[in-house]
Amino acid sequence: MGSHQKGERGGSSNGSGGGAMVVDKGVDFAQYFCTYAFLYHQKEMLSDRVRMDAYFNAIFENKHHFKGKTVLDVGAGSGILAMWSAQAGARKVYAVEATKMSGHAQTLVKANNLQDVVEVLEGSMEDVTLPEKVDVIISEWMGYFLLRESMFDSVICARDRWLKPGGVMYPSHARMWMAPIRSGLGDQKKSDYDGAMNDWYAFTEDTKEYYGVDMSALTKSFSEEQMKYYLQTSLWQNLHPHQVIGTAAIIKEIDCLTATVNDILKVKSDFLSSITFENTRLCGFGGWFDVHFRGSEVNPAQREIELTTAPSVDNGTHWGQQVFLLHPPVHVIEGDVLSVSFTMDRSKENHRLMEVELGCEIKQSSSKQPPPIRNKYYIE
Ligand SMILES: C[S@@+](CC[C@H](N)C(=O)[O-])C[C@H]1O[C@@H](n2cnc3c(N)ncnc32)[C@H](O)[C@@H]1O
Repeated sequence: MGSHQKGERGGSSNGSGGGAMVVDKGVDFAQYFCTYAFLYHQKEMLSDRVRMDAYFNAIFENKHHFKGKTVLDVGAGSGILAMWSAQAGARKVYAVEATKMSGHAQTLVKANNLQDVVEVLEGSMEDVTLPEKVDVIISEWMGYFLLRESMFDSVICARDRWLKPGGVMYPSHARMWMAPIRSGLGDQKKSDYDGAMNDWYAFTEDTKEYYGVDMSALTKSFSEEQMKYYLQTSLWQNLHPHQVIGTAAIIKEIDCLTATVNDILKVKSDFLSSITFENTRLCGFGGWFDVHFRGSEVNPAQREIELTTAPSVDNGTHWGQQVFLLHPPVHVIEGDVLSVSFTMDRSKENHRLMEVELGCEIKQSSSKQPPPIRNKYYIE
């Protein structure tokens, strides 16, 4: 996990919807929640201007959703969203946070004189009991490529238990996007992998010569391990828009008011993308997401706000984009059409991590068709 990776929201058992797996709470806490208990980690999120501006504007430009209302902040962290909700006029805000960060949130609530409105509750959302139902559920639940961390499960659980009929979700909608990209990163990763294998060959020879044991029976396993690490693990990147070489496609849409856990367990999309660059290398695919604050049909926003993590020069986010590299890259020209099949499932070992299968057929304007691509990736 790189320095940009968010915490691992490991798992309590997620009861809503079919297919949910039973997760050891202790393991989940150790693997996932632990990082959120650190201020440096909350600070990283609080310093993301795109994220902060979107939530701030969504709340303060739609005060009608908050004035005199009850609000639930799922995964309150430092309590920032709960405090803004109170400042926007909420009558009562429940700020639920699983980690000891709740203590810091409590300190901030008092320091900002909001203790009569904001009640901080330490505990897992799935286990907390509120004294009343709420008008608004607000949460920043999005992980890398939207669904990593699987935290939306907890928001769904909260919504089904605690949102009044006609209540509003903040954010209200989410989408996942994918596009073909060019990047020098693939060459670097391939050379890292080759270096690791050369080192292994030297190691097996030395071990045989000096210690009399032949380790080369493990070469295949070592190669698979290194391949997963260098070539099959998706990478965090803040892509420049010029690195996107074809049309982007929406691969998943979520209505936060109605989605079930079943709806988000798997992402499956077949899409076409046209190359828009004259003459370039297809080095892989970039994935990102956006969320919208639109209120609901019966209770719409006065001003809709968008939070996008698309490649951008000035508005990068701590989520960046997830990059799935192709080895080797393929030469493509403007007008070539990529027929892509994308599947993302939760890892069986850790439901907060994802596994991806990506197939791509390239229909080139020239007569020679490159062989179809089928790769497996891990979002760790
Ligand atoms: C991405 S952070 C957002 C923090 C804060 N709301 C903000 O916007 O700055 C998510 C927080 O949710 C907490 N969290 C995740 N799942 C939770 C659950 N099931 N119950 C309570 N807290 C949870 C994490 O510990 C973390 O502090």
